[in-house]
Amino acid sequence: MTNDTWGRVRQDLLKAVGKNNYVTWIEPLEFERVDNGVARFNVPTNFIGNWVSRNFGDQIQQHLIRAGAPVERIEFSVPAGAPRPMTPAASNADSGEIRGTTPVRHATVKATSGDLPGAPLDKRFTFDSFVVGKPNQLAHAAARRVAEGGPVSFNPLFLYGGVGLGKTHLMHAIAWQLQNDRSDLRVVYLSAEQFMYRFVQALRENGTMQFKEMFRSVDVLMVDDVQFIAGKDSTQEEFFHTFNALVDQNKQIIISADRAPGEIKKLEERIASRLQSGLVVDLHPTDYELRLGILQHKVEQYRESYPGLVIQDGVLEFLAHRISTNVRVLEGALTKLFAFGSLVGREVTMDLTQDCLADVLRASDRKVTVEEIQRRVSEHYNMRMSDMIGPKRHRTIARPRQMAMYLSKQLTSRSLPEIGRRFGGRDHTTVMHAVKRIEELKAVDNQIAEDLELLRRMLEA
Ligand SMILES: Nc1ncnc2c1ncn2[C@@H]1O[C@H](COP(=O)(O)OP(=O)(O)OP(=O)(O)O)[C@@H](O)[C@H]1O
Repeated sequence: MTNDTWGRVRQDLLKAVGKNNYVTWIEPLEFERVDNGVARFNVPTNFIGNWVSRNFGDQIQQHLIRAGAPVERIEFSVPAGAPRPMTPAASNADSGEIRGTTPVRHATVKATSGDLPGAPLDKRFTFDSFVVGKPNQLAHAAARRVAEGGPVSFNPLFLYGGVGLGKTHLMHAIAWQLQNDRSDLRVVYLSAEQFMYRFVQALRENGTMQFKEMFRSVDVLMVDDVQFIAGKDSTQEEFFHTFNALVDQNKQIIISADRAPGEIKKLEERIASRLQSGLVVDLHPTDYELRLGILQHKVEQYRESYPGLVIQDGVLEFLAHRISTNVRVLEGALTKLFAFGSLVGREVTMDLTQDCLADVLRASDRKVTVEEIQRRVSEHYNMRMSDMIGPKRHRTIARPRQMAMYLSKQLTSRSLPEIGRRFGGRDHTTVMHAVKRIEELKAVDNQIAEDLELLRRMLEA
């Protein structure tokens, strides 16, 4: 095979994979040679090699064969001595010097910790003040592992969950602990919005090279609320390159978002895939026990500021029951209650709570979760909760499962893919089919219509 053949194959691949993929993945490949049926390519980084191999390997091979090069296998390797992506050289990392590659290969910039682009950390957001319960235990365990600063075992750590469930708190906690225990590490935390702001500023001031070097020199990068960059093309592009450069250097990345990578609209496919390549953990909506735990923890903290304030038994339980899953709202309610109680100099009774928090209580009238629906429906039809998410297809199980899917669509704001995932990782088309089927049955089968109505009333009670 000659370079000409590869030139023709590249043209075919451009048509087959589209311009975006082509520019990112195919263009950087440098054809080396074919020996013993193995086509060898040089790639600038291992990450690109692995990615291309996994996602485009078969296509490239087929096109090569079609172009008359009977290759049996393709191999990608980073040539020895190739310029590495900008890496803080171990020997001069301490001095703050960074070696770059290509146009500015020999440039050095100062990037002492004072220059690092991070946002300040909130003192209150530590592991000590984070209350662990079932809904967040996985996220907490993963965050703890990353905070140990040991060898990178999953990259990135992607934390996602609804508003006010503790994503920022966990990221700050990781940063605090790393700063404490591993002061040699350059840890940067910032929101995706700040990342964009920094980038735009660099563009405006002709400082993109410095921007790149600064971000590529960190040891641990945390980007909060990454959904913000969706639809912002050049920021996404830059984020993607920063991300790849850091992963290639085996530097830890931690990302948070309000939803799973695949569900962030207008986020480029290649970025979404990259974000899913490490460990993706979901902070579930808080449950009653966790809310109560958080309230008790907060009360302990407030004791210092409000000595002598008495809270009647049952008040915390009442709040944990009645206030929505968002911890920020829960904390706000408690703060208001303490402030009010100490102002009027009275014990915090149930009456005072209801008066003082009437608006909050009204606003957070309980929202139904998919799990509650599954539990209620299982109880109603006398089946095991595990069968809701299990593979059994017998009508006595499949029908209630479809009803639970239907109710989840009606009573929660979860999307079809999210519902599918909560039913044992089923596809969204399965949920769509269930919803349609139950709608049809409801119109002709009185028993089903009545059951659904009863379940709905119980769930919304
Ligand atoms: N498990 C927890 N234990 C103690 N406090 C918590 C817990 N979860 C959340 N909080 C508190 O709730 C508030 C909101 O949390 P945080 O800002 O981390 O939420 P978030 O998930 O980042 O939300 P957003 O999407 O709005 O940014 C913070 O004050 C945080 O300390």
